[in-house]
Amino acid sequence: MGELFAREKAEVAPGAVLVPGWLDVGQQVGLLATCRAWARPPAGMRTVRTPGGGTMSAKQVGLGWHWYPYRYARHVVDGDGSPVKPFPPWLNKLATQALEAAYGSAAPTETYDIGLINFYDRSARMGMHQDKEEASDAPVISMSLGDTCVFRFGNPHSRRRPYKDIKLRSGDLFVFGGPSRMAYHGVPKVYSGSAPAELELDGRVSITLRVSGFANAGNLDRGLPESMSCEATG
Ligand SMILES: O=C(O)CCC(=O)C(=O)O
Ligand SMILES: [Fe+2]
Repeated sequence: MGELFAREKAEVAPGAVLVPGWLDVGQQVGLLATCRAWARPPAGMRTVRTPGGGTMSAKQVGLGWHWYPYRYARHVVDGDGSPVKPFPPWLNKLATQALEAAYGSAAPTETYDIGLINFYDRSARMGMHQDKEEASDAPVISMSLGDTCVFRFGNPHSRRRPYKDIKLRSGDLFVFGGPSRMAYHGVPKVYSGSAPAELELDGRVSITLRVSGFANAGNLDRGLPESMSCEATG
């Protein structure tokens, strides 16, 4: 759909860059089909339970490492117990392209190895939080598919103001690194029915890519008691 005023690339905060319309509709349709395959069991999309007894309204599936409140594992330890689906090498290439699009020539130094896919129905939200279970300060890369949302991007110190509310639409890329890597962020609203028709999606899907920095990951499955194996904290 044409825009009266083209949305432009913008630095929302130092190190946090929005690249509107980074993925064309064909790429969005392709990525969404892949997300649908990732969502299938085993190690499929699940409802995340928080230690306080609540549930997250956005449903999740992980790639490479399984995130659950508030650490990573190699298996879906809070679900069907299956090994997490692999993080495909082509996603690391996409991460490299995303960093180039956001930051220009800055060459990525680390290999991306975590994918987190969130599905939001019309009433789902995500509260303000930091992505802090990783052991790397490499930028977090996020891509949006489907319905437009309000993405609240704050500061590294508290979940309160100052923050900026930006709209993320299908195909948008948002990267936060450097001084913004630990900024609080959340999704207070999804605009139901706003997805491009080609996606045939009622809701919003986000794909976030991260670097684990778990350099000793190879050791985790060795020499640890069974109850502790396959787990890592950032
Ligand atoms: O859905 C989004 O855009 C944000 C997801 C997010 O913050 C997360 O998975 O940690
Ligand atoms: Fe996050």
